[in-house]
Parts: sequence; C-alpha cells; structure tokens
Amino acid sequence: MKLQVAMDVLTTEAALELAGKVAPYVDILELGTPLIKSEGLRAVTAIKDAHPDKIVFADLKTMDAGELEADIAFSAGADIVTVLGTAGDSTIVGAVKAAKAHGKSVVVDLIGVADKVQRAKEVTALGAAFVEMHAGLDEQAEEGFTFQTLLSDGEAAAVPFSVAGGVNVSTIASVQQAGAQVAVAGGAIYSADDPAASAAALRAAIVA
Ligand SMILES: O=C(CO)[C@H](O)[C@H](O)COP(=O)(O)O
Repeated sequence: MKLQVAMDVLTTEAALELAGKVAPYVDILELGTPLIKSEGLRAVTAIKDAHPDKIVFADLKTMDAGELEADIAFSAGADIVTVLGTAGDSTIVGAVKAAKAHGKSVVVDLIGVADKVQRAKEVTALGAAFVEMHAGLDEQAEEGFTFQTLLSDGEAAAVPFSVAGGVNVSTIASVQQAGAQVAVAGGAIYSADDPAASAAALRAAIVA
C-alpha cells in the first residue's frame, strides 16, 4: 500500500517545506484543493520540480470541464488529478481523455456520493485509475460519522481504491487490511509537531 500526504497548507512555500520534510516517507505528494485555489497550478510545478521522483497529485476536485482542467494540471506537472464522482460521466470521460494524452491518471473522489459502491464501479469502467473513498473535513466533523464505512465501501466496490479522511497512525492498519491501494493522510502529518516523525510512523505501520 502506498502512502499519500495531503498537503492542506495555503502557500507554495509551506508546501515545499512540508514536502521537504516528509518526502522520504511517502510515495505521493498531494497538493490539497485549498492550496491549488490559493496558489494556482504554479504550486504543482514547484512541487514536481523539487520532487521529480515522487508522484504528484493535484486535488482539483473537478466538477465540469474535465478535459480542460485535467490537461492544464498535467501540463503543469501533475501525475494524478481528481474529478468528483458527483460530476457527470462526460466530465470524467473528458479528464480520462486528457490523462491518456499525457500518459497520466485520473482518480475519482467519491466525497458526497450517497452510493459510493455503485459509483465506484461506474467510474472505474469509465477509466478512473482508482477511486477515493473520502470523507471530507466537514463530514468528519458531523455527528454519526464513522471511518469504518469508507473501508467497507472500498471492500464492497471491489475496484482499486484509496481512503482519505481520518487516516492516522491508529487507523492506517485497518485501511491496509481493507485492501486499499493508497492511504491518504493530511492532518495527521501536517498538523503534527514533527511532520517527518508522523510520516515515518505511518510508513512504519504499513506492512510491506
Ligand atoms: O481532501 C481533503 C478535504 O477535502 C483532505 O485533504 C483529506 O480529507 C485529508 O483528510 P485528513 O486531514 O483527515 O487526513
């Protein structure tokens, strides 16, 4: 299982500093949606230039203009972009078309999708490399939220998936046991007093 850090920071400088600390322990460097909205795709280029050996993930959360948005992010250096599962099929197909043209990948983020299992199957058939079983920051704060649902949905969908939203050193083993290809950790790393130590602990919890 790969480890992805979600860099939900607001400046390119902060992202470069964080990536510099945690890169030895992670496989995928994610530029979070707030970072891309704040800094634009220049931040993607800066991270790829600094870490050409890492997979760079641009969390665009595209909802429309799939081909165009994916194309500009791949041109800026992204290896993976996200499209929302709530988008129409034509938006996902457009992003997949851009990915094929660049030799890159699309991940479909299932945040806010009521039936994640069904949509995961549909978007995989449309060409998504994998789906993200994702509970956003707001959903995590809602009463009744259970992390376990993300895992059971991933298992039930039986397609390649990542898990995002509440991954930490206590939960990462369950993510791997559920069969996820990627565990995404944001706050558990960037909010830690020592992000490198936190990333190292998450890496150590993954069974090779
Ligand atoms: O994409 C996101 C929010 O939309 C976050 O990056 C993702 O949910 C990570 O969450 P956490 O900080 O709980 O690990």
